[in-house]
Amino acid sequence: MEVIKLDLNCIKNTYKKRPCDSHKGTHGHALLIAGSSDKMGAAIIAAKACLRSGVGLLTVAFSPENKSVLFHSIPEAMYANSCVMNDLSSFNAIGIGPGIGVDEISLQYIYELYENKLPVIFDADALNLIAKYKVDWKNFNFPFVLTPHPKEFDRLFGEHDSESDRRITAIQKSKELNCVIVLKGHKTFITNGIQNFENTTGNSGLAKGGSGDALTGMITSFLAQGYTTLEAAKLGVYLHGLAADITLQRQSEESMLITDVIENIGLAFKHLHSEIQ
Ligand SMILES: NC(=O)C1=CN([C@@H]2O[C@H](COP(=O)(O)OP(=O)(O)OC[C@H]3O[C@@H](n4cnc5c(N)ncnc54)[C@H](OP(=O)(O)O)[C@@H]3O)[C@@H](O)[C@H]2O)[C@@H](O)CC1
Ligand SMILES: Nc1ncnc2c1ncn2[C@@H]1O[C@H](COP(=O)(O)OP(=O)(O)O)[C@@H](O)[C@H]1O
Ligand SMILES: [Mg+2]
Repeated sequence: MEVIKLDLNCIKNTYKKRPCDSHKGTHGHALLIAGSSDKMGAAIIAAKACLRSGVGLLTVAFSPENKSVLFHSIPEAMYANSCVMNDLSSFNAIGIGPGIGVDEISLQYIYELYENKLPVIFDADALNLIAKYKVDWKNFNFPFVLTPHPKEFDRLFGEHDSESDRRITAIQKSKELNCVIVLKGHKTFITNGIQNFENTTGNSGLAKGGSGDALTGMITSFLAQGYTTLEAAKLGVYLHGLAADITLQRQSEESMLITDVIENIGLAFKHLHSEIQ
């Protein structure tokens, strides 16, 4: 199995510079379906990371009783309830899963994606819903990215004894399902069934609740900006890890919060810009 190192050189060819005469419409409108009454943190983390990654507009959909929490934390984001699924024409990409829970109300969001043509990233409880209710992959006739951690991966594709076995299954499944799989971990593995990448950034400061939710926001942002599923996965994973590595300049692996990492996404972009000029 050939595995390409996901390093600065690889990312330099993927990243597209932001045109100086752009406007918010140029950079896409993302829809994030995230959060629930006891997991609003997941929605806020994903939304902040999405906005810090360059998207033009962001709408977050979740239960209406939590509306004010979002407005107070992120005034830049807009809010929608579940009716948003009736007309997705104003969006460019969808991220679904962080903190939504695995009940039948959340499952409805997955069903409502079936007719959709936009690119989608499925994470966290969206993956758990697909596994729990045995959702048929044949209903997904749009480009998509799956971002499981090893336990979520096994819930979807069966138990595995090792990381190398999971990588083999990830390659097979991404080919079979025509999607990109991001198998998260210390050295996150990305595959589209043809090319495979292993990330070179990130540290154990990310081994904390919420880190994956931030990655979902970042990949959703890149999809909305017009990057392909593979490009968005590569950019998201690399910059998420790089922002965490930059965070080590002021924090330790122990003290680092995902909020600190999100604040350093800007420095991660700046590092990329300095290498491109
Ligand atoms: N602030 C918020 O609102 C937050 C909201 N969140 C949201 O909550 C939802 C459910 O998330 P969750 O953490 O409760 O369940 P889940 O991710 O399935 O983990 C369950 C068990 O799986 C295992 N496991 C995990 N990673 C592993 C690995 N790399 N390698 C191996 N095993 C691994 C580990 O099991 P253990 O090793 O302890 O046996 C772990 O205890 C989800 O939607 C998420 O987005 C969270 O992001 C937190 C912040
Ligand atoms: N030791 C580590 N080294 C590098 N990256 C890590 C490490 N531990 C976790 N991560 C990264 O942190 C994120 C964790 O995602 P996930 O398990 O979904 O967390 P959560 O659901 O709590 O947000 C992944 O992107 C993973 O690659
Ligand atoms: Mg997660």
